[in-house]
Amino acid sequence: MSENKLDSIQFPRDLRKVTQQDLPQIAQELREFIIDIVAVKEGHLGASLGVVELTIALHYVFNTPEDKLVWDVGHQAYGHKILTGRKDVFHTNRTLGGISGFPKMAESEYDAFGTGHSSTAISATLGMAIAAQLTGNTTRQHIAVVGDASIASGMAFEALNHAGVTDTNILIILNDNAIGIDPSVGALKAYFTKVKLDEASEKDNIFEALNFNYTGPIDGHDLDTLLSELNRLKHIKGPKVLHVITKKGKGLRQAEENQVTYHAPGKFDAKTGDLLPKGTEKIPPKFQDVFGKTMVTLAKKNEKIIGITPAMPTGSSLKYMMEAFPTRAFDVGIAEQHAVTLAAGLASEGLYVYCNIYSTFLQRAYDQVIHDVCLQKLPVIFCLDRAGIVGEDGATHHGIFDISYLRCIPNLIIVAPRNEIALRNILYTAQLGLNLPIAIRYPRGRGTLLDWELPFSELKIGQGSLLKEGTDVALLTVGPIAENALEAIKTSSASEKVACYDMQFIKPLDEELLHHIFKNYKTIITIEDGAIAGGFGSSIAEFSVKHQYSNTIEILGVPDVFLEHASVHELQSIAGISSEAIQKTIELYV
Ligand SMILES: Cc1ncc(C[n+]2csc(CCOP(=O)(O)OP(=O)(O)O)c2C)c(N)n1
Ligand SMILES: CC(=O)[C@@H](O)[C@H](O)COP(=O)(O)O
Ligand SMILES: [Mg+2]
Repeated sequence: MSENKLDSIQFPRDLRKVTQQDLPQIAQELREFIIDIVAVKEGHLGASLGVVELTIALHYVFNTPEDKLVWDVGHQAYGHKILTGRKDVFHTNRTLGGISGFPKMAESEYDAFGTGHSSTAISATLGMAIAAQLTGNTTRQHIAVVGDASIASGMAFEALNHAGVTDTNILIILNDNAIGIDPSVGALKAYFTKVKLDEASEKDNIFEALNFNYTGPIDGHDLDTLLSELNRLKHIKGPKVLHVITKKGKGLRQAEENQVTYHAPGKFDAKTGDLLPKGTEKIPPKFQDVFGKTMVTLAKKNEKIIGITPAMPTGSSLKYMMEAFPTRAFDVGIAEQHAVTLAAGLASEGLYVYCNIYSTFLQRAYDQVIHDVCLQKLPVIFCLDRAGIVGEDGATHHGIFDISYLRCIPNLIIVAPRNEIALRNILYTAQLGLNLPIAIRYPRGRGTLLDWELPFSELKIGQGSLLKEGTDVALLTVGPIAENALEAIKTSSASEKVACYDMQFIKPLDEELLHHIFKNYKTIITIEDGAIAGGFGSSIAEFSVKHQYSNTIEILGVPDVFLEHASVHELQSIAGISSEAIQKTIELYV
């Protein structure tokens, strides 16, 4: 057996000492290394497997970290991390205290720019290239690696539009594997397909039309071709695009054949590639499936229902509606801003539009929420999946800011259903006609109920409820974090003194219930799966001030820090909202 060559590589400088003939073996070993660890530790698999050769070629040809290399989204950067000093800690990927699953400037000088959300790489790289010009650095190279789905986003287009009129030293590598998490969509995808089939004439070339020096498409798994093209482009000045064709999941049969599942497959058998078998026991559903299945049920009865997802049909489970009602459910690609204003346009025509966006990605469309939806009182139904702490994806992906950034917008109803039944019922209620926009936030992961597909019942907007009676202390919760609160009460030393209320609506607040609570309990502890600043607890404090109550108020939630990556439970403990942490807070007051 030939010696393992990856063992001797810690940094790109070691890689650059290897002969070109040895690079395919290193590619093979790098793939195996990624597979062995991701099989056990989980994470994003397919994208990193697809760019193994590209990663090696980039670090072989360019003088990183002096030359700047930016990975868009960053979910494909595992090979990059392993070749840039993090091989020995790669097994800590996405775990508490370990390395991040995304490039992160604080983690390595090789991570030229932090990513996680898509379509930022061209802008960031262009910024670096302009800075190089301004400081007289004429030799530095600036490279952005962008996927075919991410380059279709508005922000990437804005950056292309700008870069094309500069003479900056920027190279955009379009990593075209024809898929995002789900298959890529839209006219640009059709154009890329034409280019690959050699059906687009040179004069049609979209990048050349924008003033880029375009090369491609080339085989992104052929190291010799990659090296020769990168070496050639290194000496060409001005903005350039290299279009490489790769296969997502390359090198692991199952990942190539089932690219959607193997985007982030969970645990699998590293030898066979098979997913680990699931237990046969009936378990509660994922919240996303409660949404997806309920949408189908509702859409069958109400023809005015429309569904929208920006590039997350599988993650949001809108795919069920897309399969059942293909003309009424849209994947618009990575285009959160467009998704929101498209929803506004549809709603202005009297349709019931469910716009499903992960909480963290709605940040992209803040102005559209305010200006296009809420200001005009258009009754768009925002379904904010992955609201709250999401776990291993970490700081870029936690959905912890939505309560704060939405609560200040007039006309918007904000609700956090406590469980699967409440989620179903609010989805049902929304299409009865609210005449106002509504944001429904629910977390990543599973609920708690086995039987949740019960007949619908209408929810009263702005109504909370008592979950457990008490005498001295009232816990006020929104969303499924109520489970932690109830568990904490059970284990507390004086559980009879502690009440728990599911406030459910963050806006409008159930003021009648709040007056009752403030008059009957000395201490009020608010608990939310979100940032404290400006959140649900803040709204209770505002209520208290407004009505001149003097009760003690303790606000539990995510403090004013960016929470890193770890399991949800570990992060809840850090934030003080795990059941154990809540119990400790209760003990201070009983
Ligand atoms: C703003 C934003 N929206 C959605 C996502 C979720 N997301 C992560 S990867 C991905 C698909 C990216 O596809 P592509 O750019 O083609 O890269 P590939 O996975 O094929 O390497 C999506 C939609 C995100 N990270 N950022
Ligand atoms: C990289 C990225 O943004 C997505 O792949 C994200 O990690 C998906 O999150 P879920 O696993 O919660 O769908
Ligand atoms: Mg892609």
